[in-house]
Amino acid sequence: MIIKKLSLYNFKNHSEKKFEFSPQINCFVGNNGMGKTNILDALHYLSVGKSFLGNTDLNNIKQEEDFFTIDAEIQNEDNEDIIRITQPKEAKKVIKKNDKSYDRLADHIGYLPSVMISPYDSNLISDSGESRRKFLDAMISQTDSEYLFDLIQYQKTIQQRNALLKYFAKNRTWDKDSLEIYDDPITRFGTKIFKKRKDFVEQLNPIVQNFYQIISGGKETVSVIYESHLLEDSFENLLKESLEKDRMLTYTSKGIHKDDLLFEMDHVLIKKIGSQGQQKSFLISLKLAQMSLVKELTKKTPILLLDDIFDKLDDTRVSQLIELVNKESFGQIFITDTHRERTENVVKKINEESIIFEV
Ligand SMILES: Nc1ncnc2c1ncn2[C@@H]1O[C@H](COP(=O)(O)OP(=O)(O)OP(=O)(O)O)[C@@H](O)[C@H]1O
Repeated sequence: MIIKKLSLYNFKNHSEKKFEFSPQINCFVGNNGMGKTNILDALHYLSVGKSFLGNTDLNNIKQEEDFFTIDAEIQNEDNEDIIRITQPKEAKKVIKKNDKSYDRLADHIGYLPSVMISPYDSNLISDSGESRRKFLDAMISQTDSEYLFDLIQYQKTIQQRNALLKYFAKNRTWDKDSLEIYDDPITRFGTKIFKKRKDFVEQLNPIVQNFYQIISGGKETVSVIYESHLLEDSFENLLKESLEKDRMLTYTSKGIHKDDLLFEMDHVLIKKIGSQGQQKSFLISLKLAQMSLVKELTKKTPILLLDDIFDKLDDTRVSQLIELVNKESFGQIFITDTHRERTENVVKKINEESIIFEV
C-alpha cells in the first residue's frame, strides 16, 4: 500500500503541511526540533490510530489550537481510500475511511501495516517484559483482526478477577465460586492468545536470524524465544494451582499477561553480553523480520518508518540497510535526518526517484 498524499493540520508543531509522496523513498531533512519525527508519528497514526511516542492524543494537538487532523490518500491494489483522523480537544478521536467512521477504532488496525525503526527501539532490550509484550501484540494485531479483541477481553477479565481478589482481602471474606466465574473466559481467551503468540514467534525467529547474519556478518547466533507460563501447563491447571498464592497477592500471578520475549545471543541475553553494535544489528534484524512476516501474512507491504537512522548507525550500515530494504522490494519508505547532503548521498544513489522534503 502506498500513501500518495498527506495533509496535517495543527498536528504537534505543524499548523498546515501537505506532502505528495514517492511510492518508494521519502526523506524529511531539517534541523533538530523542526518536526521531522512528528511527521513519522502522523504516519504511525494512520497505521495504528495512535502516537508511537506514547503521547496522549490531546498532547498532539498543536498548542493553543482546538483540534488536529491527519488526512491521507492511500493507494491500494485496485482502489484509493481517503483516511481522516480527527482529534478535537473536547471530544473523542474519530477515524474515518472514505467519510465513514469506524464503529470501533480497533477495526482500523491492520488496514495500513507499518514498521518503525527508531532510537527508542533500544528500550525493547532494556525495558521490562511489558514493552516486549506490547511490541509482540502490536505485530500480531496488524496481521490478525481477532487478536486485539481477544486481548482486550482477556485484559478486562483479569482486571475484574484482580478487583474481586482485592475486595476479598479488604473485606476479609472469601468466595471461591464467585472467583471461578472468571476461569472460563480467562482460559478461553488466554489460550487462544498463547497459541497465536507462540506460532508468531516461531515464524519470526528464523527470519530474525537470517537478517542478523546479513547485517552483522558475525559468527554469533541470535534468537527470539517466547516465554510463557502456558508452555509448562494448561491455563486451567495454572489457575487452580496458583489460587492460594493469588489470594495472598490479591492479583492473578499466572497467565499470558506475564509472557515475555527473550532476546538471546549464543544462548545468553543480549542485554547482558551484546555490544552496542550487536544490539543495534539485532534490533534492526528484528524490525526487518517483522516487516517480512507481516507482509507474508497480510499480503500487504507495510510502510517502513526510519527515524534518525543515521544517528544510530554509521553511513555504510545505513547504505547497506536501505539497499537491502530496497532490493527486497519492501515498499514505501520514510526517513528522517538532520543532514541533507548525507541523505542525498545515500538515498539518491540507491533510488533516483526518491524525494527529499525540507522540514
Ligand atoms: N502539541 C504540540 N504543539 C506544538 N509543538 C509541539 C507539540 N508537540 C511537539 N511539539 C514540538 O515539536 C518539536 C519536536 O519535533 P520533532 O521531534 O518531530 O523534531 P525533529 O525534527 O524530529 O527533531 P530531531 O532531529 O531533534 O529528532 C519540538 O519543538 C516540540 O516543541
